[in-house]
Amino acid sequence: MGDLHIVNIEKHYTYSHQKSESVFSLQPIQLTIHEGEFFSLLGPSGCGKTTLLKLVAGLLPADNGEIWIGDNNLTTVPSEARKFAMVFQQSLLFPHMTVEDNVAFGLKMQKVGKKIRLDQARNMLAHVGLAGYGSRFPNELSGGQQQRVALARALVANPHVLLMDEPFSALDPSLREEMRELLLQIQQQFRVTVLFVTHDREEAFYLSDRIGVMSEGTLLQVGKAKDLYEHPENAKVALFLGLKNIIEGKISDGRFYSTAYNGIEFSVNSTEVGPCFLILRPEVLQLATKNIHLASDAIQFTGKVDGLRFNHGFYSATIQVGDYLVDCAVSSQQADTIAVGDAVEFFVNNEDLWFVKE
Ligand SMILES: Nc1ncnc2c1ncn2[C@@H]1O[C@H](COP(=O)(O)OP(=O)(O)OP(=O)(O)O)[C@@H](O)[C@H]1O
Repeated sequence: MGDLHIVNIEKHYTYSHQKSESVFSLQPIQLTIHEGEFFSLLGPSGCGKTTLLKLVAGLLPADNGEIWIGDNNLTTVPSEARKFAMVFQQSLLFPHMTVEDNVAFGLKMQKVGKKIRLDQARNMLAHVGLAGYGSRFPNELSGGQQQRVALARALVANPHVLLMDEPFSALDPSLREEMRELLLQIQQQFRVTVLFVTHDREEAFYLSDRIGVMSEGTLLQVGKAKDLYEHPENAKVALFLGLKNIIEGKISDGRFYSTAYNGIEFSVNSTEVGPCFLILRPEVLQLATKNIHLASDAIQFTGKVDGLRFNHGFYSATIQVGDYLVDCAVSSQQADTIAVGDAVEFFVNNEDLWFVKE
Protein backbone atom coordinates (compact mmCIF):
# COMPACT_ATOMS: atom_id res chain seq x y z
CA MET A 1 0.00 0.00 0.00
CA GLY A 2 1.76 3.19 1.15
CA ASP A 3 1.05 6.90 1.37
CA LEU A 4 -1.62 8.59 -0.72
CA HIS A 5 -0.05 11.25 -2.95
CA ILE A 6 -2.20 13.94 -4.51
CA VAL A 7 0.13 15.49 -7.07
CA ASN A 8 -0.84 18.88 -8.50
CA ILE A 9 -4.43 17.80 -9.06
CA GLU A 10 -6.64 20.45 -10.60
CA LYS A 11 -10.19 20.77 -11.88
CA HIS A 12 -12.08 23.59 -13.56
CA TYR A 13 -15.86 23.79 -13.91
CA THR A 14 -17.62 26.26 -16.15
CA TYR A 15 -21.35 26.65 -15.81
CA SER A 16 -23.93 29.11 -17.08
CA HIS A 17 -26.65 30.70 -15.02
CA GLN A 18 -29.14 33.26 -16.38
CA LYS A 19 -26.85 34.26 -19.24
CA SER A 20 -23.82 34.74 -16.98
CA GLU A 21 -20.99 32.27 -16.92
CA SER A 22 -19.17 31.29 -13.74
CA VAL A 23 -16.14 29.21 -13.19
CA PHE A 24 -14.96 27.26 -10.21
CA SER A 25 -11.34 26.20 -10.15
CA LEU A 26 -9.71 23.76 -7.86
CA GLN A 27 -6.18 25.12 -7.99
CA PRO A 28 -3.34 22.60 -8.24
CA ILE A 29 -3.35 20.67 -4.96
CA GLN A 30 -0.24 18.96 -3.68
CA LEU A 31 -0.72 16.80 -0.62
CA THR A 32 0.57 13.57 0.88
CA ILE A 33 -1.60 11.63 3.31
CA HIS A 34 0.35 9.06 5.26
CA GLU A 35 -0.65 5.42 5.42
CA GLY A 36 -2.90 4.91 8.45
CA GLU A 37 -3.42 8.65 8.93
CA PHE A 38 -6.76 10.33 9.68
CA PHE A 39 -6.72 13.40 7.46
CA SER A 40 -9.57 15.93 7.19
CA LEU A 41 -10.29 18.50 4.51
CA LEU A 42 -11.91 21.41 6.31
CA GLY A 43 -13.46 24.43 4.64
CA PRO A 44 -16.64 26.38 4.02
CA SER A 45 -19.39 25.16 1.72
CA GLY A 46 -18.41 25.38 -1.93
CA CYS A 47 -14.63 25.55 -1.40
CA GLY A 48 -14.02 22.34 -3.36
CA LYS A 49 -13.69 19.62 -0.70
CA THR A 50 -16.06 17.18 -2.39
CA THR A 51 -14.49 17.88 -5.76
CA LEU A 52 -11.08 16.95 -4.38
CA LEU A 53 -12.49 13.81 -2.76
CA LYS A 54 -14.12 12.75 -6.02
CA LEU A 55 -10.87 13.33 -7.91
CA VAL A 56 -9.07 11.08 -5.44
CA ALA A 57 -11.82 8.47 -5.75
CA GLY A 58 -11.67 8.57 -9.53
CA LEU A 59 -15.33 9.61 -9.73
CA LEU A 60 -14.31 12.78 -11.60
CA PRO A 61 -11.60 13.07 -14.24
CA ALA A 62 -8.88 15.57 -13.29
CA ASP A 63 -7.87 18.32 -15.72
CA ASN A 64 -4.32 17.89 -14.57
CA GLY A 65 -2.27 16.09 -11.97
CA GLU A 66 -1.92 12.58 -10.61
CA ILE A 67 -3.06 10.32 -7.78
CA TRP A 68 -0.60 7.78 -6.40
CA ILE A 69 -0.74 5.24 -3.65
CA GLY A 70 2.75 4.18 -2.64
CA ASP A 71 4.54 3.47 -5.93
CA ASN A 72 1.33 2.89 -7.91
CA ASN A 73 0.06 5.58 -10.23
CA LEU A 74 -3.74 5.40 -10.03
CA THR A 75 -4.49 8.39 -12.24
CA THR A 76 -5.93 6.34 -15.09
CA VAL A 77 -7.14 3.45 -12.94
CA PRO A 78 -10.98 3.37 -12.90
CA SER A 79 -12.70 4.17 -9.64
CA GLU A 80 -13.85 0.60 -8.90
CA ALA A 81 -10.31 -0.75 -9.28
CA ARG A 82 -8.65 1.75 -6.90
CA LYS A 83 -9.49 -0.17 -3.72
CA PHE A 84 -10.90 3.00 -2.17
CA ALA A 85 -14.20 2.96 -0.27
CA MET A 86 -16.58 5.88 0.16
CA VAL A 87 -19.11 6.86 2.80
CA PHE A 88 -21.39 9.82 2.07
CA GLN A 89 -23.72 11.94 4.18
CA GLN A 90 -26.68 9.86 3.07
CA SER A 91 -25.40 6.44 2.25
CA LEU A 92 -27.52 4.70 -0.31
CA LEU A 93 -28.02 1.15 0.83
CA PHE A 94 -29.79 -1.25 -1.53
CA PRO A 95 -33.35 -1.21 -0.12
CA HIS A 96 -34.32 -4.68 -1.38
CA MET A 97 -31.25 -6.38 0.13
CA THR A 98 -30.78 -7.42 3.74
CA VAL A 99 -28.20 -5.60 5.81
CA GLU A 100 -25.66 -8.42 5.53
CA ASP A 101 -26.17 -8.69 1.76
CA ASN A 102 -25.59 -4.92 1.54
CA VAL A 103 -22.35 -5.26 3.46
CA ALA A 104 -21.26 -8.32 1.46
CA PHE A 105 -22.13 -6.80 -1.92
CA GLY A 106 -18.62 -5.55 -2.74
CA LEU A 107 -17.17 -8.97 -1.92
CA LYS A 108 -19.76 -10.60 -4.17
CA MET A 109 -18.60 -8.35 -7.02
CA GLN A 110 -15.07 -9.56 -6.31
CA LYS A 111 -16.41 -13.14 -6.67
CA VAL A 112 -15.75 -14.05 -3.06
CA GLY A 113 -17.70 -17.26 -2.16
CA LYS A 114 -21.02 -16.89 -0.36
CA LYS A 115 -20.04 -18.40 2.96
CA ILE A 116 -16.83 -16.39 3.27
CA ARG A 117 -18.45 -13.12 2.27
CA LEU A 118 -21.37 -13.54 4.67
CA ASP A 119 -18.97 -14.47 7.49
CA GLN A 120 -16.93 -11.35 6.78
CA ALA A 121 -20.05 -9.18 6.56
CA ARG A 122 -21.34 -10.48 9.92
CA ASN A 123 -17.93 -9.99 11.47
CA MET A 124 -17.79 -6.39 10.22
CA LEU A 125 -21.36 -5.74 11.42
CA ALA A 126 -20.24 -6.85 14.88
CA HIS A 127 -17.35 -4.33 14.70
CA VAL A 128 -19.81 -1.49 14.07
CA GLY A 129 -22.11 -2.61 16.88
CA LEU A 130 -24.77 -4.26 14.70
CA ALA A 131 -24.32 -7.95 15.51
CA GLY A 132 -27.68 -9.63 14.99
CA TYR A 133 -29.00 -6.98 12.57
CA GLY A 134 -27.87 -8.81 9.41
CA SER A 135 -31.26 -10.11 8.30
CA ARG A 136 -33.04 -6.75 8.62
CA PHE A 137 -33.71 -4.49 5.67
CA PRO A 138 -32.36 -0.92 5.54
CA ASN A 139 -35.79 0.65 6.15
CA GLU A 140 -35.92 -1.24 9.47
CA LEU A 141 -32.88 0.71 10.73
CA SER A 142 -32.45 4.21 12.19
CA GLY A 143 -30.34 6.81 10.34
CA GLY A 144 -27.39 6.16 12.68
CA GLN A 145 -27.65 2.40 12.17
CA GLN A 146 -27.73 2.90 8.40
CA GLN A 147 -24.49 4.87 8.64
CA ARG A 148 -22.98 2.02 10.65
CA VAL A 149 -23.97 -0.37 7.85
CA ALA A 150 -22.40 2.02 5.32
CA LEU A 151 -19.20 2.00 7.37
CA ALA A 152 -19.21 -1.81 7.58
CA ARG A 153 -19.82 -2.03 3.83
CA ALA A 154 -16.94 0.37 3.16
CA LEU A 155 -14.49 -1.50 5.40
CA VAL A 156 -15.34 -5.10 4.58
CA ALA A 157 -13.28 -5.17 1.39
CA ASN A 158 -10.22 -3.93 3.30
CA PRO A 159 -9.80 -0.67 1.30
CA HIS A 160 -6.49 1.16 0.97
CA VAL A 161 -8.22 4.45 1.70
CA LEU A 162 -11.57 5.27 3.27
CA LEU A 163 -13.04 8.44 1.75
CA MET A 164 -15.78 10.07 3.83
CA ASP A 165 -17.88 13.06 2.77
CA GLU A 166 -19.67 14.69 5.73
CA PRO A 167 -20.80 11.23 6.86
CA PHE A 168 -22.36 12.34 10.14
CA SER A 169 -23.84 15.71 9.28
CA ALA A 170 -27.41 14.38 8.97
CA LEU A 171 -27.31 12.83 12.46
CA ASP A 172 -28.37 14.52 15.69
CA PRO A 173 -25.54 15.79 17.93
CA SER A 174 -25.39 12.92 20.43
CA LEU A 175 -25.50 10.30 17.68
CA ARG A 176 -22.82 12.22 15.81
CA GLU A 177 -20.55 12.02 18.86
CA GLU A 178 -21.21 8.30 19.16
CA MET A 179 -20.34 7.78 15.48
CA ARG A 180 -17.13 9.79 15.82
CA GLU A 181 -16.02 7.54 18.67
CA LEU A 182 -16.89 4.44 16.68
CA LEU A 183 -15.02 5.70 13.64
CA LEU A 184 -11.90 6.50 15.67
CA GLN A 185 -11.99 3.13 17.35
CA ILE A 186 -12.38 1.31 14.03
CA GLN A 187 -9.76 3.42 12.29
CA GLN A 188 -7.24 2.64 15.02
CA GLN A 189 -8.12 -1.03 14.94
CA PHE A 190 -7.87 -1.42 11.16
CA ARG A 191 -5.17 1.25 10.64
CA VAL A 192 -6.98 2.36 7.50
CA THR A 193 -6.04 5.67 5.88
CA VAL A 194 -9.00 8.06 6.14
CA LEU A 195 -9.64 11.15 4.03
CA PHE A 196 -12.57 12.91 5.69
CA VAL A 197 -14.45 15.95 4.40
CA THR A 198 -16.20 18.31 6.80
CA HIS A 199 -17.08 21.98 7.26
CA ASP A 200 -17.32 21.42 11.03
CA ARG A 201 -14.06 22.49 12.68
CA GLU A 202 -14.86 20.83 16.02
CA GLU A 203 -15.34 17.56 14.17
CA ALA A 204 -12.10 17.97 12.22
CA PHE A 205 -10.17 18.96 15.36
CA TYR A 206 -11.51 16.03 17.34
CA LEU A 207 -10.95 13.31 14.76
CA SER A 208 -7.89 14.19 12.73
CA ASP A 209 -4.19 13.52 12.91
CA ARG A 210 -3.80 16.39 10.44
CA ILE A 211 -6.15 18.82 8.76
CA GLY A 212 -6.01 20.65 5.42
CA VAL A 213 -7.86 23.98 5.51
CA MET A 214 -9.40 24.89 2.15
CA SER A 215 -10.91 28.09 0.80
CA GLU A 216 -12.10 28.98 -2.69
CA GLY A 217 -10.45 26.04 -4.41
CA THR A 218 -7.07 26.32 -2.70
CA LEU A 219 -5.45 24.44 0.12
CA LEU A 220 -4.46 27.20 2.52
CA GLN A 221 -2.64 25.30 5.25
CA VAL A 222 -1.98 21.75 6.40
CA GLY A 223 -1.16 20.83 9.97
CA LYS A 224 -2.13 19.31 13.28
CA ALA A 225 -5.15 20.88 14.95
CA LYS A 226 -3.03 22.49 17.69
CA ASP A 227 -0.57 23.99 15.21
CA LEU A 228 -3.34 25.40 13.03
CA TYR A 229 -5.06 26.89 16.05
CA GLU A 230 -1.95 28.39 17.60
CA HIS A 231 -0.16 29.34 14.41
CA PRO A 232 -2.55 29.95 11.52
CA GLU A 233 -0.60 31.08 8.47
CA ASN A 234 -2.97 33.83 7.43
CA ALA A 235 -6.11 35.71 8.44
CA LYS A 236 -8.38 33.53 6.29
CA VAL A 237 -7.35 30.39 8.15
CA ALA A 238 -7.69 32.18 11.49
CA LEU A 239 -11.17 33.44 10.65
CA PHE A 240 -12.34 30.08 9.38
CA LEU A 241 -11.04 28.36 12.51
CA GLY A 242 -13.12 30.83 14.52
CA LEU A 243 -10.18 32.42 16.29
CA LYS A 244 -11.10 35.34 18.51
CA ASN A 245 -9.42 38.71 19.04
CA ILE A 246 -8.02 39.31 15.55
CA ILE A 247 -6.74 42.88 15.47
CA GLU A 248 -5.89 44.76 12.30
CA GLY A 249 -2.75 46.90 12.41
CA LYS A 250 0.72 47.23 10.98
CA ILE A 251 4.32 46.57 11.90
CA SER A 252 7.09 48.98 11.09
CA ASP A 253 10.55 49.42 12.58
CA GLY A 254 9.98 46.50 14.95
CA ARG A 255 6.82 48.00 16.46
CA PHE A 256 3.17 47.01 16.10
CA TYR A 257 0.59 49.79 15.80
CA SER A 258 -3.19 49.57 15.78
CA THR A 259 -6.01 52.00 16.33
CA ALA A 260 -7.95 49.20 18.08
CA TYR A 261 -8.25 48.89 21.88
CA ASN A 262 -7.89 52.68 22.38
CA GLY A 263 -4.67 52.63 20.35
CA ILE A 264 -1.96 50.03 20.74
CA GLU A 265 1.76 50.33 20.21
CA PHE A 266 4.49 48.00 21.38
CA SER A 267 7.78 46.39 20.32
CA VAL A 268 7.61 43.01 18.63
CA ASN A 269 10.07 40.25 17.80
CA SER A 270 8.19 39.36 14.62
CA THR A 271 9.95 39.64 11.27
CA GLU A 272 6.67 40.68 9.62
CA VAL A 273 6.47 44.20 8.23
CA GLY A 274 3.57 46.24 6.84
CA PRO A 275 -0.16 45.69 7.29
CA CYS A 276 -0.97 42.60 9.34
CA PHE A 277 -3.29 41.12 11.93
CA LEU A 278 -2.43 40.41 15.54
CA ILE A 279 -4.13 37.35 17.03
CA LEU A 280 -4.60 37.19 20.79
CA ARG A 281 -5.91 33.76 21.70
CA PRO A 282 -8.22 33.97 24.74
CA GLU A 283 -6.04 31.43 26.60
CA VAL A 284 -2.90 33.58 26.40
CA LEU A 285 -4.60 36.62 27.90
CA GLN A 286 -4.23 36.74 31.65
CA LEU A 287 -6.04 38.85 34.18
CA ALA A 288 -3.59 40.91 36.21
CA THR A 289 -3.99 40.08 39.88
CA LYS A 290 -2.30 41.92 42.75
CA ASN A 291 0.71 39.66 43.24
CA ILE A 292 1.40 38.92 39.63
CA HIS A 293 4.92 39.46 38.31
CA LEU A 294 4.83 40.76 34.75
CA ALA A 295 7.63 40.11 32.28
CA SER A 296 9.25 43.37 31.21
CA ASP A 297 7.96 43.02 27.64
CA ALA A 298 4.41 41.93 28.61
CA ILE A 299 1.70 44.02 26.98
CA GLN A 300 -0.97 45.37 29.27
CA PHE A 301 -4.54 46.42 28.54
CA THR A 302 -7.22 48.06 30.64
CA GLY A 303 -10.92 47.47 30.19
CA LYS A 304 -14.30 46.75 31.75
CA VAL A 305 -15.90 43.32 32.19
CA ASP A 306 -18.84 43.17 29.81
CA GLY A 307 -19.85 39.53 30.25
CA LEU A 308 -18.84 36.35 32.02
CA ARG A 309 -19.95 32.96 30.69
CA PHE A 310 -19.32 29.44 31.92
CA ASN A 311 -17.94 27.39 29.05
CA HIS A 312 -17.04 23.68 29.44
CA GLY A 313 -15.05 23.87 32.67
CA PHE A 314 -13.63 27.38 32.37
CA TYR A 315 -15.05 30.86 32.12
CA SER A 316 -15.01 33.12 29.15
CA ALA A 317 -14.94 36.82 29.97
CA THR A 318 -15.70 39.53 27.45
CA ILE A 319 -13.83 42.67 28.27
CA GLN A 320 -14.63 45.99 26.68
CA VAL A 321 -11.54 47.92 25.63
CA GLY A 322 -12.48 51.13 23.85
CA ASP A 323 -14.96 50.13 21.15
CA TYR A 324 -13.72 46.52 21.10
CA LEU A 325 -14.80 43.40 22.93
CA VAL A 326 -11.92 41.10 23.86
CA ASP A 327 -12.47 37.42 24.71
CA CYS A 328 -10.39 36.26 27.63
CA ALA A 329 -10.28 32.74 29.15
CA VAL A 330 -10.59 32.93 32.94
CA SER A 331 -10.17 30.18 35.55
CA SER A 332 -13.07 29.44 37.92
CA GLN A 333 -11.05 30.92 40.80
CA GLN A 334 -10.45 34.16 38.93
CA ALA A 335 -14.06 34.28 37.75
CA ASP A 336 -15.12 34.42 41.42
CA THR A 337 -13.11 37.63 41.86
CA ILE A 338 -14.65 39.65 39.01
CA ALA A 339 -18.15 40.78 38.05
CA VAL A 340 -19.75 42.51 35.08
CA GLY A 341 -18.93 46.23 35.19
CA ASP A 342 -15.58 45.81 37.04
CA ALA A 343 -12.56 47.66 35.72
CA VAL A 344 -9.80 45.10 35.04
CA GLU A 345 -6.29 44.92 33.73
CA PHE A 346 -5.09 42.06 31.64
CA PHE A 347 -1.90 41.29 29.82
CA VAL A 348 -0.23 39.05 27.29
CA ASN A 349 3.37 37.94 27.12
CA ASN A 350 5.24 39.07 24.03
CA GLU A 351 6.14 35.48 23.12
CA ASP A 352 2.42 34.59 22.87
CA LEU A 353 1.64 37.19 20.22
CA TRP A 354 0.93 35.83 16.75
CA PHE A 355 0.95 37.99 13.62
CA VAL A 356 -0.44 37.02 10.24
CA LYS A 357 -0.85 38.59 6.85
CA GLU A 358 -4.20 38.84 5.11
N1 LIG B 1 -20.45 19.12 -11.75
C1 LIG B 1 -20.28 20.42 -11.50
N2 LIG B 1 -20.38 21.35 -12.48
C2 LIG B 1 -20.20 22.64 -12.23
N3 LIG B 1 -19.88 23.16 -11.03
C3 LIG B 1 -19.75 22.29 -10.02
C4 LIG B 1 -19.95 20.89 -10.17
N4 LIG B 1 -19.77 20.28 -9.00
C5 LIG B 1 -19.46 21.26 -8.11
N5 LIG B 1 -19.46 22.48 -8.72
C6 LIG B 1 -19.14 23.77 -8.09
O1 LIG B 1 -17.81 23.68 -7.61
C7 LIG B 1 -17.70 24.35 -6.36
C8 LIG B 1 -17.11 23.40 -5.33
O2 LIG B 1 -18.07 22.38 -5.03
P1 LIG B 1 -17.78 21.23 -3.98
O3 LIG B 1 -19.00 20.36 -3.93
O4 LIG B 1 -16.50 20.60 -4.31
O5 LIG B 1 -17.63 22.07 -2.63
P2 LIG B 1 -17.65 21.61 -1.12
O6 LIG B 1 -16.56 22.35 -0.45
O7 LIG B 1 -17.63 20.14 -1.01
O8 LIG B 1 -19.04 22.17 -0.63
P3 LIG B 1 -20.14 21.54 0.38
O9 LIG B 1 -19.51 21.54 1.75
O10 LIG B 1 -21.29 22.49 0.27
O11 LIG B 1 -20.46 20.16 -0.14
C9 LIG B 1 -19.07 24.88 -6.03
O12 LIG B 1 -19.10 26.24 -6.42
C10 LIG B 1 -19.99 24.06 -6.88
O13 LIG B 1 -21.14 24.80 -7.22
